[in-house]
Amino acid sequence: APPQTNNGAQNINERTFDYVIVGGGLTGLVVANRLSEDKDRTVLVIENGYINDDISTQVPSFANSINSRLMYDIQSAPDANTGGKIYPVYVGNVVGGGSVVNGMAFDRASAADYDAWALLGNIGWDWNSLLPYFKKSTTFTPPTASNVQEFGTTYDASYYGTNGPIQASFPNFEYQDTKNIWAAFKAAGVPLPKEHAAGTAVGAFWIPTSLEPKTQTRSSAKNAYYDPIKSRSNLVLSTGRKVNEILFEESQLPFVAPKANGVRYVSRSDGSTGKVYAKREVILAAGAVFTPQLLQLSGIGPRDILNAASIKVKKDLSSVGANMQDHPNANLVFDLRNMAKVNVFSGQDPSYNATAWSEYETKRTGPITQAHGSSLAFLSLNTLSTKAAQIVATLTSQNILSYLPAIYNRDQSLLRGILKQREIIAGLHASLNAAVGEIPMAPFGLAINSLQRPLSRGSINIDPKNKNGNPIVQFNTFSNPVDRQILVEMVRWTRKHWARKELAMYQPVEVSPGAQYQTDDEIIGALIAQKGLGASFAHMSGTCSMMPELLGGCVGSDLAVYGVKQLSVVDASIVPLIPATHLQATMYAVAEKAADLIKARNAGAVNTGGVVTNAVAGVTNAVANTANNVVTSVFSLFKWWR
Ligand SMILES: Cc1cc2nc3c(=O)[nH]c(=O)nc-3n(C[C@H](O)[C@H](O)[C@H](O)COP(=O)(O)OP(=O)(O)OC[C@H]3O[C@@H](n4cnc5c(N)ncnc54)[C@H](O)[C@@H]3O)c2cc1C
Repeated sequence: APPQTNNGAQNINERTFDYVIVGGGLTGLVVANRLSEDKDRTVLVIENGYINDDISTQVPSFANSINSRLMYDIQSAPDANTGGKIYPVYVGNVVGGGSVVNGMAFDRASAADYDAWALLGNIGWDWNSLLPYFKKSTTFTPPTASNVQEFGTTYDASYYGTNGPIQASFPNFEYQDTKNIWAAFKAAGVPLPKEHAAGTAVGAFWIPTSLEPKTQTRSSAKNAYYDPIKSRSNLVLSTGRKVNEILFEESQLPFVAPKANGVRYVSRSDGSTGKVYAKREVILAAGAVFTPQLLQLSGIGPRDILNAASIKVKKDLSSVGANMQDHPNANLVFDLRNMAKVNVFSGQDPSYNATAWSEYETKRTGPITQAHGSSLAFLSLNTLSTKAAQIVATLTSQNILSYLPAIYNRDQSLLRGILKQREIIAGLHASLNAAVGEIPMAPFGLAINSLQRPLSRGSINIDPKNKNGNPIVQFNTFSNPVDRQILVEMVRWTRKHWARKELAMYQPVEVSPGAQYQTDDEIIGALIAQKGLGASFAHMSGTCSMMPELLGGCVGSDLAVYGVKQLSVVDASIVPLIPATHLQATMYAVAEKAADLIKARNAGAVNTGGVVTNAVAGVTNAVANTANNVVTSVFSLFKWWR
């Protein structure tokens, strides 16, 4: 009989479902919702965290701080290129995952960023194919007329959905100083797209927040994708349980791939373990940090890493844990005078703080409705630097291998993949249609410069000394000198921005790193010394990349893991080339598309053979791929052999 309740503590041991989803974070809950729309399919989600609906996850202004209570306690390994520093690794540990603890910025990258995924051989993963899923996941509410009139907010609702689960709307408040920041960006001559979500996210633009417009509270995968359907009798969410191994049915015959048929988990409350089985697919949605760990724990990963941890190799796959990307950043600080009466620091005054809370509680207006604000700038390299052509020339001619982790020297597929990525990155860096750096248009003195398309690659691997503990997260930030150079160019652009006459009324003084630091080395050195560099924007991705296996991919465009059967990945691990945007809106679209792919291939009776279905999918893909180049489609067909 189908499960009757969604009580997180219920007994799931030894039960069988059609689908077992590992991780009830952002993508896991989207996929669970869509797969359980079919009453004939049973779905289990196993999530390490618990349900949390407290105020800390609801109120937008709280999204400005790290909600460490609901996050994993995990740090990176030290990074040589950033002064041997250890960085926090931000991952939500709660039902809804990152969508419950994130900063609520809800934006997309430019069309070119997503088209780059298709150029890497991923059929059906270009801007035009993703746009319907961006729409399907959202309901858009325009800013109020008074907001438009006073701040000049622009938008085009036709690029959003009208009845999708996630609410994309605007806070009922903007800081007055925002107008001056906008004036400075406009005067600098940057592009001003009316709607960034049209695939035109280059320049200065307005973005919505993942925000319920009526209540002015967070819209998350938990309250938008799970709560409304949690009573479905074919869906079970099991919380407080950590999956530590994927189970496989191994064939006695040679050359027949192992078939994933369940998972083993351990309960956080009493340490008890259990097993649960999947008839159709095990779907990994544990996020870009824990999905590669789980794959490696289960025997899918780089042979050397598995051997060192005494794990039997089921599939030697170097891409598991490689190609890790994030948005590293420099955080400059300017001391400003004459800010408007109500500003970001006003809450430090207890009396104003009380007024603001009372306004929020009674009218749902005022600064408490605001998370990170609604104005972002994503600038092209040509806008940010006069050295753009020289930087692109350097990156195309450099010996990229000398800046990559050792595994790229040993694995020809990874090497081919990064060379293909470099070719694409060079094109995007040279283009006016893709951004290379983000500068959030903050109406106060924190000036963040975030690199959007690094060439450096990090890694995530199990710790051979404690394989079930936290994985080793190595960001390798700025291992490639081109990344470092672009970041320094951004710092210089930011200095010019704060020196503009439109901002002169604030009499800005650069406090960090300090105007006395001028050369590249001085700027980076001072930022390191002053703890002004960050390795992560909590946008970890790429650790089980979607690419042809011969380009160092981990899953194909059907999101199925190479070399095994009935195992797919739907989370941020699959992002092959990090887009120039905050990640959540993209991950909602990816998960919506993933659910459609999984539904379609499981429309019939349970597939016992596997190979035939895969071959048919391969042919369909190849036909759909006429627009792509031949080499790409040939690569995709190698999935037949998985
Ligand atoms: C602090 C923070 C701020 C952010 N700010 C923004 C922002 O402002 N805008 C934006 O667009 N994006 C933002 N992001 C990024 C965005 O939220 C993530 O990209 C997104 O959540 C990734 O979705 P996911 O499904 O891949 O992983 P997650 O949402 O992280 O979900 C993974 C889930 O798997 C669970 N899990 C992991 N391992 C196991 C296991 N072994 N067994 C069972 N469960 C497991 C985790 O507990 C988690 O719930 C932010 C993220 C964070 C953490």
